[in-house]
Amino acid sequence: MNISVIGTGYVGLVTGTCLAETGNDVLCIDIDESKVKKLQDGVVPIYEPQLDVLFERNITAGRLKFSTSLEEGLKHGDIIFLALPTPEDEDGSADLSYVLGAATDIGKLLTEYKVIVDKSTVPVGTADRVTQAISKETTVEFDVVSNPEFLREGFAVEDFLKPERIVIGSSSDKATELMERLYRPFVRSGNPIIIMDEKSAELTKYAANSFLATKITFMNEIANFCEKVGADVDKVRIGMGTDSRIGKRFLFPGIGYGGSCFPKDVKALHKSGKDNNYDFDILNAVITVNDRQKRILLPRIDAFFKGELKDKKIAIWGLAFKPETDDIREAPALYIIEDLLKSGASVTAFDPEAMENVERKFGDQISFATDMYSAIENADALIICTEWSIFRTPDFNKLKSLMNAPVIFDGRNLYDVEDIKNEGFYYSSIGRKTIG
Ligand SMILES: NC(=O)c1ccc[n+]([C@@H]2O[C@H](COP(=O)([O-])OP(=O)(O)OC[C@H]3O[C@@H](n4cnc5c(N)ncnc54)[C@H](O)[C@@H]3O)[C@@H](O)[C@H]2O)c1
Ligand SMILES: O=c1ccn([C@@H]2O[C@H](COP(=O)(O)OP(=O)(O)O[C@H]3O[C@H](CO)[C@@H](O)[C@H](O)[C@H]3O)[C@@H](O)[C@H]2O)c(=O)[nH]1
Repeated sequence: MNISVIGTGYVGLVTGTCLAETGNDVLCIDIDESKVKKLQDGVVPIYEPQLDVLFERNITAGRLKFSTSLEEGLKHGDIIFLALPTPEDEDGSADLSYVLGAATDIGKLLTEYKVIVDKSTVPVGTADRVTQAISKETTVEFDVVSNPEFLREGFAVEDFLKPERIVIGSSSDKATELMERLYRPFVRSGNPIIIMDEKSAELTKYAANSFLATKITFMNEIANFCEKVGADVDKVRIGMGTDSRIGKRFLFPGIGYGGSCFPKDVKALHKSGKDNNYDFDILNAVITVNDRQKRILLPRIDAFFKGELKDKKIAIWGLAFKPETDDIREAPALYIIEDLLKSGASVTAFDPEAMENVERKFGDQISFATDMYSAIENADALIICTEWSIFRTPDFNKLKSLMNAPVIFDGRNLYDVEDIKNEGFYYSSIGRKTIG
């Protein structure tokens, strides 16, 4: 099939590449000329495991191409995916200007039947608004389908190629049949393609993300309470998670959820509720607790240094909002760095993939190390913000000899509390007893 993808970011590039992998002829469109130039030169502009291999294979096979021209995109694709940003607006709602703007432009360029697929995360009712925006500009026949994306960054290719489910929201048999044909290779394992109406599909995406964010937030509250009463959240987590109704996944406490999706999507669903005279009290609590959790380490660090953080040298391991990505959108590390700088501390950071993006934000206000050990040289404390695998089994003797003092604040609970006690560190983590 001929496919066009409008918007070539994390979702669009993965969607385009994976659809090319199953033999489709894919044209990806982006408004960002420098990004398109890079892609045309064979450079993947983001870090996402496995993506480079598939990207190269499909470019070489001539199935994956890039352009800045929406007109070309509309001519090429039988199915046109919209993988455009839906960032948080000032009032917490999803900013639909990219999606509706593209819909208007598509309406102006439409010359024959196309299926327009909304892959961006959008509030209930957006498929109707996209339909209206296109219809205003043309009388040519078209269908709008809601097809929310559930991939996780860091596992995006794996998730796209082997999805647990595919949700298609459509009231058109013709469009549904085309979409099922396109996705059939991805569900050979028996996972379902779930067909529903557009509104239910749109809400499924927000409900899934908000539920997962709530699950994490609940565990963060349990962790905070564990510290008050002397319980150990790791034990509670395992005790709870073995109940299959609860499940083991997404129970890991930490310094709050971040990323390009959960923070904005929880707020957007909350705002959608308000707009429809429904108060999502539970989401209100999730937002408040998560904001607090992102900043939970600083008062502890401040107390440890007796309010004298000025000129203390603080090392940070991990900047990305989670491992296996270079994405720093809403990364908890950013909030911690801001607070440390306000307190007058000096910060040296290391992350395997995200340092360039953080440098763009903080410039020379912080230093960047070339590896995890040079980051901690002469540090008065180490803060762990992202659970990259390389941080899991460090050489503790090297840490002790390089640091000014053996002090770790661990926002991701990477180490066993008893092990680290034997190593002689001061160690503060989330929901477990503090050592030292
Ligand atoms: N990142 C994820 O893990 C993920 C997962 C599932 C769903 N989503 C949703 O998918 C959507 C896209 O997210 P993303 O992370 O890929 O965003 P992104 O910011 O990485 O990429 C968006 C791309 O769209 C381009 N763009 C903007 N306006 C354009 C226009 N008019 N024409 C062509 N291109 C244009 C930008 O230049 C950018 O390259 C959002 O709604 C997001 O909530 C994201
Ligand atoms: O037990 C856990 C699991 C996750 N997190 C945090 O939650 C955030 C989000 O993690 P994750 O869901 O793995 O990453 P995303 O790539 O943001 O993926 C989410 O957001 C995407 C965009 O909508 C969806 O497509 C995915 O299904 C959904 O998992 C990160 O800050 C994690 O550190 C925790 O704190 N504890």
